[in-house]
Amino acid sequence: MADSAGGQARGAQAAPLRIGIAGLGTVGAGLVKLLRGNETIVAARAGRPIAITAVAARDRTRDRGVDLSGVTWHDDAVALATDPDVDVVVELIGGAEGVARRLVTTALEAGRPVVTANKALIAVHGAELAALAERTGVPLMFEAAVAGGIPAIKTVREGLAADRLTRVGGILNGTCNYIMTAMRESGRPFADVLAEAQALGYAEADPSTDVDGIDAAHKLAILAGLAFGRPVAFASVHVEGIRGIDALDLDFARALGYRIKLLGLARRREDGVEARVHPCLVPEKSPIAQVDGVFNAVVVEGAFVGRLMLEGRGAGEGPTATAVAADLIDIARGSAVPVWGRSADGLTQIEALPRAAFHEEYYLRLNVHDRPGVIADVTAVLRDHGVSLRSMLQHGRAEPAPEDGTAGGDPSVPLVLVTHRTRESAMLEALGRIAALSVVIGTPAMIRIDPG
Ligand SMILES: NC(=O)C1=CN([C@@H]2O[C@H](COP(=O)(O)OP(=O)(O)OC[C@H]3O[C@@H](n4cnc5c(N)ncnc54)[C@H](O)[C@@H]3O)[C@@H](O)[C@H]2O)C=CC1
Ligand SMILES: N[C@@H](CC=O)C(=O)O
Ligand code: NA
Repeated sequence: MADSAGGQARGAQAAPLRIGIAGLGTVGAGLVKLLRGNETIVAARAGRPIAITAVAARDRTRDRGVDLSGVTWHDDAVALATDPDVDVVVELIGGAEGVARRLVTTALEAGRPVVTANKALIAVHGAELAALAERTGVPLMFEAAVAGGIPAIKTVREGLAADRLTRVGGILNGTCNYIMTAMRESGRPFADVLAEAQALGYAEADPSTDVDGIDAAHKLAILAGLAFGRPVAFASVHVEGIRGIDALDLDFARALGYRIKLLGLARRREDGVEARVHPCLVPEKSPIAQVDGVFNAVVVEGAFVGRLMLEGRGAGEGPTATAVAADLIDIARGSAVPVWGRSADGLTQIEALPRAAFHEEYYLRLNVHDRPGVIADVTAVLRDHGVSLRSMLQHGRAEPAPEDGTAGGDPSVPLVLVTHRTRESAMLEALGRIAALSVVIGTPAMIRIDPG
């Protein structure tokens, strides 16, 4: 109550912060609704009203459920960067290149603060944009770019600024988590659940960005850059998505006491930094295994702070608009933090370590002919590469093997193996040989195991 009454009086007196919004899709339209619906609260917290003076979107006629009368329309989004009635440019188009990049660059060059939700842009061009923002002395803010409504950027860059962070990551893509949760809980097909995630506004314009792990990798690269004090070269992040996850793996994971989650993992090691995105088995009792649906989890570990986990909605109109508006409030109040939490002067990128350097426990699922000696053949290869087994599971109905010439009429069965911690280079060599065994049908599935 105090917020609205007292705040209205204080916030309404000062000159408004005038914003221009490029892109009126899920997030853009959500931002208009939030700024209108919470106008008084926002003005009180910002110390002045936040007014939408201009927008740029492709289709003037589309009904977005918001009233834009009196707001200037630009057909060319880049024109927002120099519109004299715009104090802050809000980029909600998306994409690392094209209009979004031109708009942000032009605005920063013109000395205009920018707020963006564009993780692709920050992950790929964040180093040069930080240098540009620092040169022209304006803020470049991107809280919405990582984990939607979770204040992940603020937490890592500001809340934990004093600590030496050793690990950051978590569940960073709402669409994938939504899909895998629905597949696990109701056995619904991948394509149906993906269409639902798109209809709910969770997915990227090209949803392969979500399901192939690229979106989570953009967010991980940003978090790792903030946690370790230098931007991570995006091309060096190891990325795998969820297309290879079979319903069988979800069932076997359950039987073994795990759930499967698409995780982003960045770790500081003595010899460098690991940054990777891939599905992981996590113990079903671990906190991260409970994070389902569109929810994300951001996990951080530091020498002094220990471990913390933030959970919240990682995608969708409301949560993402909240994060964009929080950045606008910071700008209205005059608070600004360097993009990577420190001066961009002389800041060079870190190359993440290659996958051969990873060291994990592994889940392997093979489809094998149901014949005597199969297990001995497979375990002999693992032994040759120094990979030791923790457990093995073989059950389910034997299916007739495909007529591939080598089948010899034997039925096929899934065989699941769980290893002790081992080097990924050894695992990959062993897997290559296992896949070539005549008793193995098709391509084996390999999923890493994380303690969660
Ligand atoms: N949807 C979500 O839950 C979240 C999205 N984001 C990010 O927010 C940004 C926007 O995402 P959404 O709103 O979901 O996308 P969207 O596809 O719903 O909206 C993008 C809008 O930009 C417009 N647009 C495209 N090209 C344009 C151009 N040349 N000029 C003007 N407008 C143009 C499109 O017509 C569309 O309305 C992206 O960077 C996305 O990665 C970040 C966090 C969550
Ligand atoms: N497509 C993204 C949207 C938020 O960043 C996701 O599903 O997480
Ligand atoms: Na966020």
